[in-house]
Amino acid sequence: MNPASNLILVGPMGAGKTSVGRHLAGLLGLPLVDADHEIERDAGATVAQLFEREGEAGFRARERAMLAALLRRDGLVLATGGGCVLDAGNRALLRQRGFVVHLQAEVDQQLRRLAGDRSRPLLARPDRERVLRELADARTPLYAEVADLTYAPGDLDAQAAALQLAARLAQHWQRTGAAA
Ligand SMILES: Nc1ncnc2c1ncn2[C@@H]1O[C@H](COP(=O)(O)OP(=O)(O)O)[C@@H](O)[C@H]1O
Ligand SMILES: O=C(O)C1=C[C@@H](OP(=O)(O)O)[C@@H](O)[C@H](O)C1
Ligand SMILES: [Mg+2]
Repeated sequence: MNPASNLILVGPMGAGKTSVGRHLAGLLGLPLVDADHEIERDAGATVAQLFEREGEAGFRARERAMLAALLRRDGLVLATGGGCVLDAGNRALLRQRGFVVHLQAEVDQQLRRLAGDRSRPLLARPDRERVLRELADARTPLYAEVADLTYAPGDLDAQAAALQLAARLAQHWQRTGAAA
């Protein structure tokens, strides 16, 4: 079990925060909450529509408010959006309110997994590879700053990755004396 209040997944788009998170939550017997899905439900609009109507700044304000609301709760597996770590207040909150896993992915993997995706507004342009490399340069240090554990699934699918991550978490908590 997760010894911290919440288990929080951070990492770049396409790393598998939502899909690995769902399998992991099943294994841990905890609810999976996806911050983007909650924002969409609350707004009655998709992330892409929010970017179009309110700009990225509008979306980030909603993301900040949603993370603050969700992290008043305990016992969640929380899949965040890849850009939530840009905000220093969010980073502090993630660290305070959960055990944070940085789910890693290579740009090549992201490109493959998100090839048919039209839901991520930051990738709605032809030079996706360049965008992903620039985002990685800017954000990887921020993921590292908040992470309690870093995990790279490599070629494992989302379900196998969740199983391996659950085992790594158990090992980590045993080593650090935090197992519950
Ligand atoms: N380990 C994995 N192996 C293969 N495909 C994956 C893996 N993790 C995620 N995917 C696929 O990549 C896409 C994006 O995954 P998603 O969970 O939405 O990532 P994120 O929430 O980190 O942006 C989905 O189609 C998902 O099925
Ligand atoms: O990296 C980002 O800035 C974003 C990542 C997306 O979530 P995923 O990381 O789940 O794809 C979503 O929050 C939005 O499109 C912005
Ligand atoms: Mg996601």
